[in-house]
Amino acid sequence: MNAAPVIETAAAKVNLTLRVGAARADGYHPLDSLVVFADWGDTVEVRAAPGLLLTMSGEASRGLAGDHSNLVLKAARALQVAAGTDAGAMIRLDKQIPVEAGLGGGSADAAATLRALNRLWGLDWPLDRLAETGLTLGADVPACLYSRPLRMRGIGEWIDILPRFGAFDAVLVNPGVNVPTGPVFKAFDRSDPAPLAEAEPMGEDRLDWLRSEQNALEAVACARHPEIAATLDWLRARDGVELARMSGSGASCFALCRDRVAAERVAEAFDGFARVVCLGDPV
Ligand SMILES: C[C@@](CO)(OP(=O)(O)O)[C@H](O)COP(=O)(O)OP(=O)(O)OC[C@H]1O[C@@H](n2ccc(N)nc2=O)[C@H](O)[C@@H]1O
Ligand SMILES: Nc1ncnc2c1ncn2[C@@H]1O[C@H](COP(=O)(O)OP(=O)(O)O)[C@@H](O)[C@H]1O
Repeated sequence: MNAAPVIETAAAKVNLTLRVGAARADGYHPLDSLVVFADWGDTVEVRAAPGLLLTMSGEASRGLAGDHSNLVLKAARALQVAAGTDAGAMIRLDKQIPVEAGLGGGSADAAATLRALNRLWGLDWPLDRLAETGLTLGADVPACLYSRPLRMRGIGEWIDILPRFGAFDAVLVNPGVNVPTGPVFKAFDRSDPAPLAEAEPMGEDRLDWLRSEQNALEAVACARHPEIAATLDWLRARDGVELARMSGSGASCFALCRDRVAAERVAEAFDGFARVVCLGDPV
């Protein structure tokens, strides 16, 4: 067993597009989403120890329970069970991603914990195998395990990696409302949705293609939380913004920008949480 700490980044997840179909019999919704990750997020650090212990730091950890309801400890416990090991860990979570924000923070933390413990405990499982355990923790966890541009289908378990999806200069903003995922899907159900129609393949001009897509949860989330609609209107009126959209079930929104300078101007002008990021593979 490894005595040195193992550190993994839990990158913020952004749904550049999100198609959602009518609910399946088990209540879950089939999705078709182009998912990318930011060069920014939480950090998970693990060290060998008896038992499982979690400590948290960081702006976004305020109000977040550090007990066994935390996805970090759920992930650690799930991996112990799946691997049939009683190895333990002291886990530190530096939490920067706002909670219930549509940025997959909890899923990213769970995925980073699985990757870190996989190394600390010398399991050496491939990501595909970790993803089976990850899916039991949340629909977004498999995508967060790969943490690179991908197309996500099924309810999140069917992943196609998109090689060489170069990064966009972008801004992530949060309108300051917590939006739990479940009620947004429930509101979506009440809009009498059609079965999932999968996206057409991306053409030569990816920005054109992205503009032709949407986030199917955006309208219901905006109706429930007018702050999101106001934030999107504000972003779309900014100079240098090529595309603005909500991520996941909200409330966070992203703006793809002409360049880094434009992204910085938007972030400086926003009254609230804003981060300049690269979304996609480093170019
Ligand atoms: C909507 C998405 C899009 O990436 O992102 P977030 O807004 O959560 O970041 C995800 O699919 C969310 O993934 P995740 O947050 O892991 O979902 P879970 O914990 O498994 O489920 C939370 C709630 O969402 C509903 N849910 C989730 C995924 C899905 N395909 N259909 C659903 O109906 C579940 O019924 C549950 O009530
Ligand atoms: N480490 C964690 N970070 C964030 N949320 C967590 C964590 N552990 C458990 N949760 C719970 O998971 C739920 C989803 O949170 P989060 O992943 O931040 O939102 P979203 O699904 O909108 O991206 C929240 O109810 C939160 O309390």
